[in-house]
Amino acid sequence: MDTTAFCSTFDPYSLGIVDTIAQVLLPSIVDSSTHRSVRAELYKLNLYTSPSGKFKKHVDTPRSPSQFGSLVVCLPLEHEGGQLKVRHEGREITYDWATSSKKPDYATVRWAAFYSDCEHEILEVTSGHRLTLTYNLYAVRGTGRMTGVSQTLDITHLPLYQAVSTTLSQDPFGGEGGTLGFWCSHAYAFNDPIETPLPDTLKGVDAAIWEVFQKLNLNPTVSAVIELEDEWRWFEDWEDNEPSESDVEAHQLWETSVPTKQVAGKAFGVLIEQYYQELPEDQRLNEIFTSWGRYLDGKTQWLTTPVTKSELQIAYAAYGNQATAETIYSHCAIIVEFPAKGTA
Ligand SMILES: O=C(O)CCC(=O)C(=O)O
Ligand SMILES: [Fe+2]
Repeated sequence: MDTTAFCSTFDPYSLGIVDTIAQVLLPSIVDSSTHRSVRAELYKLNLYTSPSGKFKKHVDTPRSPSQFGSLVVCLPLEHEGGQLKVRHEGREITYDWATSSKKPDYATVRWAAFYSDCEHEILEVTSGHRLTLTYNLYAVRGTGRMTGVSQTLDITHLPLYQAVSTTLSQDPFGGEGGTLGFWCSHAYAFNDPIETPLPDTLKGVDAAIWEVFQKLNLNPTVSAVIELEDEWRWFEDWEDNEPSESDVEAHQLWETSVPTKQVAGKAFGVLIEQYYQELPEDQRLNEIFTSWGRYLDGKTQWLTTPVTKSELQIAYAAYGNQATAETIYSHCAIIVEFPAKGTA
């Protein structure tokens, strides 16, 4: 049920729920440049009734790039079943809020908050009614409407800080300089050209890595990165459908003519290109890649592998004897450049 059809005086701010979410899901770091806070916006009222009330597994669609999560509040109403299961990267947590009016803690409100990219589902309600309010959670600047004193986290106390600091003190690039990359482990709606709340909305380990790099004065940047290996894989699938000889040649040329396999964008936003004359594909793509971003150093060291779904990055159409239209996807990554010794 949409918010136009009901009203509620339930206030997650005054109950400290929003404050808790801010501290756990978007912790503030001492001295951080990303002073972020949480705004919760009532989204829907859901009623699940036995015998068949359930919500099959899904991922909530962010309403804007600054939405980082969802809050589910379960109001006290007698029911059984209807467990909420939340999953991320193979881990699963079950929230079982079944209750009965005979229980001493019946009048208790239960809640769960999770990052937007966590898959979740509601199992079948086996008796009674399960009533929930859902809120969209947005990252906002400043202290927001926090009720308590914010607990700040000293990043230098994290084992991650110690590990990264020790590794980097041994100069992984042997004085020659190089690029260090971290593919984000959470998904972000990062490709909006106007609303670009990253790094403020970085989640979990992504936020921790960002803060560690910041603390070590490494000037990290968050970028959309095209992983050209992905494009080759896509092409391999395509080969099953037997592309024409000229398509195969064009792709082979493309593969040998790009200087490296990763291109980092200069700005966020989907790029739409049109070509009216038929340039060879490798030249066309090189032109697009160099105007949209820059090729990353071939020796770039990656700390992770891309796990999140990629976002549409470049769509291009070429007109001519043989019209083509293609799309290229990117992932969100945190990048640090190390200057060569003596040039810093
Ligand atoms: O009612 C719930 O527990 C969750 C509802 C939900 O996942 C949604 O509205 O997207
Ligand atoms: Fe949901």
